[in-house]
Amino acid sequence: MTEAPALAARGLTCRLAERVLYEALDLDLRRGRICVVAGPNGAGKSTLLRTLAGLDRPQAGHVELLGDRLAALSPAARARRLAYLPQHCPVEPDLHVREVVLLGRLPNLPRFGPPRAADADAAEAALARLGLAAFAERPIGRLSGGERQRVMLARMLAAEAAVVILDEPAAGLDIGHALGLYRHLRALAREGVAVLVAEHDLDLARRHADDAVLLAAGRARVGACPDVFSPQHLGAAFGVVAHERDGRLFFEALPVG
Ligand SMILES: Nc1ncnc2c1ncn2[C@@H]1O[C@H](COP(=O)(O)OP(=O)(O)OP(=O)(O)O)[C@@H](O)[C@H]1O
Repeated sequence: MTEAPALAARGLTCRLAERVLYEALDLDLRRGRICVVAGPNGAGKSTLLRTLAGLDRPQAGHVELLGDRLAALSPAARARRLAYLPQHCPVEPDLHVREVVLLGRLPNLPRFGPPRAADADAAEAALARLGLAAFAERPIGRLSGGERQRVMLARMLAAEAAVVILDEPAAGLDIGHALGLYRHLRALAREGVAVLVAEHDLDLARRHADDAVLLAAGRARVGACPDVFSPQHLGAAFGVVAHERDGRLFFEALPVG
């Protein structure tokens, strides 16, 4: 029997005043798998991720998280099950890296209670896993963009959530750190986490996704990565000519006229 999805979206619809972003979208995020969302600028990737994370209410349809309606969960209960890393995540620049990572434990703390030994241990484990132990006492405002992004990933790991949703986490990372990021996401998936990522780099997306969502012009394609991110579908979605050679994608502008 197939295991129930960790997160299931049914019939999600988002209409703006002048256009539809997606309509009647069904999506299952499964433990152990990485699902990548791609699509042109403004297609609705962040909007979809925010809705799946429970931050925006869907105009139609619903989301279930570990068997419960997302809309019925309190913010703390939701955050214990699902960790969300937005594209831009403001943090008080004077906070030390260790303090920022410990913030990932907030949903797990007793109300108004201080962190317990288990919370400190989870934060230390996340710091070590991301190779950040040497940065632990540094103010986050003094780190490079790539180092800061690793701290935000560590904060997400510290939450120990069953579902993680990341909005363009590789943006601004060099190729080594981008590949490192996906290595961490794959390790999380192997531990049984369901991972959803919005990604602009289509080669990275194709290399690391098990499942895929392609949003474009009000239409959502959902399915296995090789089917959804085919050169034909990507070319149509982005308005370009796409070729695949030796497993790599090449893009050209459409001929004029
Ligand atoms: N609250 C809102 N009210 C009206 N329009 C909105 C609102 N939020 C987002 N939009 C519009 O919805 C569309 C989708 O935005 P979204 O940020 O989801 O796209 P995206 O695919 O993540 O884009 P990008 O790749 O540029 O980050 C955009 O045209 C945006 O202007």
